[in-house]
Amino acid sequence: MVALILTRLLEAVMPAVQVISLSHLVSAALSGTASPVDYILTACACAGLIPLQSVTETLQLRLQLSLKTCYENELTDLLAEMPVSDRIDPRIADSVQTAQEAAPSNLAWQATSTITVVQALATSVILCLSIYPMDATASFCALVSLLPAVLAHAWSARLENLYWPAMAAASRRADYLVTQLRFGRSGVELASLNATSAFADWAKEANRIACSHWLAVTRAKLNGGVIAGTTSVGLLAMAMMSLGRHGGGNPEVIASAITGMMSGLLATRSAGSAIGEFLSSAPLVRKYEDLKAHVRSGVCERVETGPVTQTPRDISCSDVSFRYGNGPVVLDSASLTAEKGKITAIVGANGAGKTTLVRILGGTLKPTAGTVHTVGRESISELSQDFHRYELTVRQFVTLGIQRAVNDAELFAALACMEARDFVSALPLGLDTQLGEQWGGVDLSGGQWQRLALARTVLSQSPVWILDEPTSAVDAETETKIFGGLSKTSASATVLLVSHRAWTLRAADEICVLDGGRVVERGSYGELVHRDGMFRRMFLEQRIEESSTK
Ligand SMILES: Nc1ncnc2c1ncn2[C@@H]1O[C@H](COP(=O)(O)OP(=O)(O)OP(=O)(O)O)[C@@H](O)[C@H]1O
Repeated sequence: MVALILTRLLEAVMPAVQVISLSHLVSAALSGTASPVDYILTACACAGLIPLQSVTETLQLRLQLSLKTCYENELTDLLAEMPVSDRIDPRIADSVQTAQEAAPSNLAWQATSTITVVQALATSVILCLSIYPMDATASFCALVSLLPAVLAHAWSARLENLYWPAMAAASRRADYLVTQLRFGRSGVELASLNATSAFADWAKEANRIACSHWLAVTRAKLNGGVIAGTTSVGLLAMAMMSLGRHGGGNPEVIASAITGMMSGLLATRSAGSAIGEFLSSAPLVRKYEDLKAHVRSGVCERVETGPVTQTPRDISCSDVSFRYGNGPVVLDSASLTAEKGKITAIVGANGAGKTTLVRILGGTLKPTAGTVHTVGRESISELSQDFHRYELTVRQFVTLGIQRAVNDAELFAALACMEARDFVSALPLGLDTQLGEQWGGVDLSGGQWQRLALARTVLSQSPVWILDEPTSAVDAETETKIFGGLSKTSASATVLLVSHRAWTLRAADEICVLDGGRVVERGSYGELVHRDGMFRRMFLEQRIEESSTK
């Protein structure tokens, strides 16, 4: 940073040094007293700007790169500490995307643009001061000739800013579509759906939209550049004519002032784009700063306030209601207690509100009304129905988030408990086999991924387990074995299990039936199957479905 400021300052004084040294050399040459030193000094002053600019540009690039890396790391930390509620908020997701795509480079540009603008300002002022004693009008015209370029760049930057969200959205969509075509799992599905050409057409259309926005911006930039350039040429011509008229025909005055002005233009040519960069990056940087402030305040808020209280044992909620934004009521005065050492199941049809209820019990969502007693997030091991298939090695995937050292024996015991030991042992590198197609690893079936994720829950030794449809992709026979293993390993944990398959819940100690956001029934599996209620109806319907598909 200091080296860049120093070289920029040196660049700023160079045009004025040229004016003075050239003026001295020409008058000495005319009077026949010019020495070789005069020639060498003038040559250095005239040609030195070129290597100096190369050095400055390299230093600027280095500074931009290191600042960009710093801001990228800061953003990564921000993402790591973001509260869970923010992670599922689509508005925050949008801000994060903007921040990730634009903020690190823009923040880096802001610093270097500021230095460039200050340097350009200093160059103009020093140059004008050096020409002023020769001709005031020429000095004024030289100063004003910089303005059109600055205005043109500022205008094109604003324009770019205006088009940027649409361009970024179109590019993102194209990227998404191409990625689906590229990856094996989605690519094969699309091919079997006969939809690869549809995806390719949509991607091309998105690329066309992004490109048309870029072209509109570059067209406007070109027009602005031509107008600004012509105006600057006019102003420079006026400055030269004025010098010719007022310089009294003195060759040293005319030669030195013209050379100085040309160097001044060269030295300040990046000022316009620097101001433009500064202006165009300002809104994105502001968005990033807002996001940072929001995340940091959110982290504090979650610890201090809200209707959620924390207890070390059971988790429960009473008379909890909830709606997403202004949408319909999803939970309506729902009450539930999950006791330590027991498996409490929530069952209900699609859309009954099961996932929403466990998210509230886990502290991810805040209820609109009612009270919740829960534990801190660090005490909860959660397996959601759409858990992510992180493409790591088996060992990394299964031990993800586990702070203590886990040896192979312990790992295999957890895998065996969740019926995953045999297929992991059969993998080419066992626990160290890379998963996922992205890195050329092994892909697993949906049920195998679920079993690995369940083994992670077992290893976590968390006091509270929230399992949302944990075996939806597992066959019935394996599912029965998994629930057997689950009952044994979760003896001291509070387990909340979500399912819409009534017959999978024989291992549950208590079952709550959710319908339209209300708990309409509760009891053990035996009690509910024999009671003439919703659970029995679901159970019978599913039995009929199951036997008709056999
Ligand atoms: N992020 C969201 N924004 C708006 N509405 C949502 C959101 N998530 C869920 N909903 C709505 O809330 C209702 C309950 O959804 P929820 O996922 O809790 O049901 P569920 O019982 O778990 O369903 P399933 O068995 O299909 O998983 C549904 O009508 C759903 O459309």
